[in-house]
Amino acid sequence: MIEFKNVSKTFSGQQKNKHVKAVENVSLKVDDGEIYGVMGYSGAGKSTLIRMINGLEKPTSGQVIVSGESVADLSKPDLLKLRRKIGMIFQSYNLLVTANVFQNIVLPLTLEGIDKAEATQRAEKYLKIVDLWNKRDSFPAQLSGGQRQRVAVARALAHEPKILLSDEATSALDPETTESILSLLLKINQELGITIFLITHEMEVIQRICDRVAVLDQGVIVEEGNVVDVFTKPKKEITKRFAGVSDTLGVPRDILAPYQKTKQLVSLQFVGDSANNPLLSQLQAKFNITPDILAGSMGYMKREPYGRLLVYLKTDDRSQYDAALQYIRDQQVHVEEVEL
Ligand SMILES: Nc1ncnc2c1ncn2[C@@H]1O[C@H](COP(=O)(O)OP(=O)(O)OP(=O)(O)O)[C@@H](O)[C@H]1O
Repeated sequence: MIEFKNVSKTFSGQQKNKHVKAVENVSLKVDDGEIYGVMGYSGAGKSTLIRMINGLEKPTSGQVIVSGESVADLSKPDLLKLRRKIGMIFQSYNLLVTANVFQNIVLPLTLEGIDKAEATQRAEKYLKIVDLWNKRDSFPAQLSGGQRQRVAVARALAHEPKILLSDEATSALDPETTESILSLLLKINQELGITIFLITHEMEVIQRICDRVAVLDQGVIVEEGNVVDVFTKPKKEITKRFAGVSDTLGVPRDILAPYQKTKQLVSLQFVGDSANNPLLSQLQAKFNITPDILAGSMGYMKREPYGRLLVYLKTDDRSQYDAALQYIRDQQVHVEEVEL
C-alpha cells in the first residue's frame, strides 16, 4: 500500500526567497492491487509526487508510506531494499543502447547480485510476458518505440516488484501503440497482481486502465476518487477540460441557438447498464417526444460502457417534457438542461 499523508514539497530557487511549491498538502491512499492514476498538466507536480514514492525526492513536510514504511526515514540499505520492490518505467525508456534486449534485462539483475542462471531465467520469463522473446538479440535502436517500452516493462518486472511506477510511459507513443502498452499494464496488474501508480496528462490512459484518479493542479489535488465518478461528474473546470466535457459536446453555439428558445435541450450521460437502455425510443413511445440527437459519443471507462448525448426533446407539451425528464432520471441516466 502507498500512502501520502499531508505531503508537501517545496524547492528553493536559486534566488533567495524564491520557492516553488511543487506539491502541497497531498493526502491519498493506494490499495494493493490497484491501478491509481495522477493526472495533471505540465508543471502540476506529478513527477515530484511519483519520485517521492521511491525516495528520489524527500517531502519537505508530511510522510510517504510504502508497505508500512516511511520512505524518507529509511536507512540507505533499507531504501535500496524498498526500491527493489518498486519498478519504474519512463517516457524515455532509459535502455542501455549498447546492450541487446536480453542483456538489458540480465545486466541490472546481475548487478543487483542475482546469479546468472536466475537472471537468465527471469529474462526469458518476462520477455515472453511482454511478447518480445523473438527480439532478444536486437538492440534498442532496432526497435520501435512501443517495443522499447515493452523491454523497459520487462526489465522492471524482472526485479519482481510489488509496485510499478509509470512516469508518462505512453506519452511518446502513437494511439495504437499506447493501447498495446496500456493493455500490457492491465495484464500485469491482473495476472501478476502488481499495484500500478502512474502519472499522465492523457485522459485516455486514466480512462482505459485506472481504478482511481487524482487530478493535480499546481501541486494540489483538486478532485479524487473512482474514475467513473470523477469523470462523469467532474466538479472542477480543470477536470472538465481533461474529460473533454462541455455540456454542448462541441456543437457550435449558433447551431444550438434555435433549439435554445424552447429550453428543451438536454445533455444525457449514460454509465454502465443504463448505456444499454433503448431510452430514446421509449421517450417517443411513452411521451410522444421526438428526440433530435445533435451530438454524441460512446466509449468505455475501464470496462464500464459510458456515453454522452446532446438531445433536443421536441414536444409542444411542457408537462410531457417534464414527465420525460423525470423518466430519464428514473432510468439512472444523468440529465442536465443545457443553458447556453
Ligand atoms: N529540482 C527542482 N528544483 C526546482 N524546482 C523544481 C525542481 N523539480 C521540479 N521543480 C518545479 O516544481 C514544479 C512541479 O514540477 P514537476 O516536474 O513535478 O511537474 P510535472 O507535473 O511532472 O510536469 P511535467 O509533466 O512537465 O514533467 C514545477 O514548477 C517545476 O519547475
